[in-house]
This record gives sequence, structure tokens and C-alpha cells, in this order.
Amino acid sequence: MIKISNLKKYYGKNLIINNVSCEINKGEIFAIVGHSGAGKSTLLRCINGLESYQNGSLKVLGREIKSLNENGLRDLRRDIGMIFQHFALMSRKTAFENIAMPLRVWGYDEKAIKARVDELLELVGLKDKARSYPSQLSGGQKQRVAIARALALNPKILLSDEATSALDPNTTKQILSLLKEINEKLGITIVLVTHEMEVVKNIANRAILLQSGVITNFGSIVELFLNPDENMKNFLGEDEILPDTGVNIKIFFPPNVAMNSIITSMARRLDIDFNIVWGKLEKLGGSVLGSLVINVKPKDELRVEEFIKSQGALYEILKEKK
Ligand SMILES: Nc1ncnc2c1ncn2[C@@H]1O[C@H](COP(=O)(O)OP(=O)(O)OP(=O)(O)O)[C@@H](O)[C@H]1O
Repeated sequence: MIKISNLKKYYGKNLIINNVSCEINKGEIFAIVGHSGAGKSTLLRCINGLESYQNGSLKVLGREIKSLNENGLRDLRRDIGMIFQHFALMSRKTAFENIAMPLRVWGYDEKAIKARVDELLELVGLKDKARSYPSQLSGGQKQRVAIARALALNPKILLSDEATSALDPNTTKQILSLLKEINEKLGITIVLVTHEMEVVKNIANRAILLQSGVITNFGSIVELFLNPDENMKNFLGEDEILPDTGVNIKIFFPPNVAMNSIITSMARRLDIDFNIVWGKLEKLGGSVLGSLVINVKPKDELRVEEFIKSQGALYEILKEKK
């Protein structure tokens, strides 16, 4: 659906996107994460042709963005809807008229416009707000109008640039479940830029971590979060406080492995004492996964490792950061 190979983008002399390659598949929710200034929005704007690039290739629906002329870009953008952090609605137009805008630009007749906008208002749960102006809507409702507008022309791809960053946690959840519903119901591929980890964990299937324009991490959400490498840990700001005696073992529990039964049967079967340092449950891409750090005596380390392996769980020996 989107194929990016060795992409380089400069602003003046500054290299903003540095040799980025990745492929985004049809129907997936793909996240681009990273700190402010990492180049996330720039990459997103390259995908819909709002920005050009100097080297490499960026193909969307089989079309090389750089080689498209005005008409080519116009056609491409029909297939790509976009939503933004601050909604970008027209303040003098009602919700209905905001959603109708792309349809008017493409010359649909009044009857078709009315039918499509009504359908979209229903989809985003705003049937009763058709005549409201943006100033009369809450942040979540404004984003719903923006989502409906982005979907007006039945795009194949929806780009989301920090669409929930201006919303409170509850509203964020509602907008995320709407995006998930749209992805599942309509089969639209969603590419979202965010710095909010909850967003990624909740709805994305795969993600890249961008740091200074370079992809440092790439993979499924479970791979990235369950067993994070140093880059990912730094990004997540996870500083683990660990006991400085004994051996600290972090155990990862994939969805099909029950955390409680492993821990209790380990204590029983190996007849050892150990301490639980910390543990957490995470909802990743719809599954609940757990990680637990235990502290064992050095003499028990090998037996514990053998036991964890035999149970089909993954583990890592943690070292205290100096
Ligand atoms: N039009 C522009 N001209 C020159 N430099 C730019 C332009 N737009 C962005 N940049 C620079 O490119 C870098 C990446 O910006 P970008 O907005 O893509 O980052 P980001 O990861 O999306 O961060 P944020 O979440 O803060 O928007 C930044 O250093 C920024 O200053």
C-alpha cells in the first residue's frame, strides 16, 4: 500500500528524513512514533505529497509521489484522508458543511452530498450536530467532524497527525475506538503519527520509532513494547529501580501464558524463595500481556531460567543502569 525505500528529505542543508525504508500494508494501523522534532510529521507529509523529497523512493498505491504532476497529486489525495491535532475545521461552516467540503470540490450533486454527509454523521455519532458550528462542539466532537470529512471521498488511507494530542484521556479513548472501528469496518489503512504511547499500544499493529530522522526500531507492537531494547527504553523513559543484590530476571508473559500459574508453580516446584520487584499488565493491540521482574538468589538463577523456558515465557536478566 505504501512502500518507502531509502528516503531522504532535507530542509536546506538539514537532513530531516535519513535513509528511511519501510512498508505499510493494506488494512493495518501503522504508527510512526518519536520525540518532538524527530521528523514524524515531515514523513507523513511526504506520504500525501505535501512535501517533496530529494533521494529514495516513496510509492503510495503504486505511484511514485515525486513523479506526480498536479493532476496526479489531486487524484492521489482523493485516496488519502488526513486528520490533525487541531482539527483544521472551517469555523464559519457547520459540521454538515465542513464534511461536505471535499464532496463539493469534486463536484458531487446536492442529493449525493446530503446522503453521504448524513451517512458520515451517523458513522461518527454526530447525527444531532449537523447544524452546529465548530465553536459549539467539544474537542472530541470536532475531531469526529474532521474524521467524517477525511472519509468523505472513501479514501483507502487515513493519515493521522497527533489527532488525539489535544484531547483528554477519556475523549482520546473514544476517538481511538472510532478509528479502530473505521479501520475494521471500512478496511482503511491508517498511518498515525504520535508521541503518546497509549495511542500506539491501544490500536496500532506495527510501529517505527524515529530518532533524528532515522528508524531505530521497527516491528509489531508486542515486539517493541514487551521486550524493549535500550533505544525503546530510553524513548519510553522506563528507568527500572532494581535491588543491587541477587539476580533480577524480567519475565514476559505472552497472551497464551498465564502469569499467576507460572509464578506459583515455580515457587512450588523449585522450592525456592524469590522476591517480586515489580510487574505490570499492558494492553497491546487488543491482547493483555504482562511483564514481571523477580529477584532470585544467584544459586537459583540457572534453575529459574530453565523453568521459565520450559513454560514458554521469555525472560531477560536485568542489569542496573550505572
Ligand atoms: N518547513 C520547514 N522548514 C525547515 N525546517 C523544518 C520545516 N518543517 C519542519 N522542520 C524541521 O524538521 C524537523 C522535523 O520536524 P517534524 O515536524 O517533522 O518533527 P516531528 O517529529 O513531527 O515533531 P513534532 O511532534 O514536534 O511536530 C525539525 O527539526 C523541524 O524544525
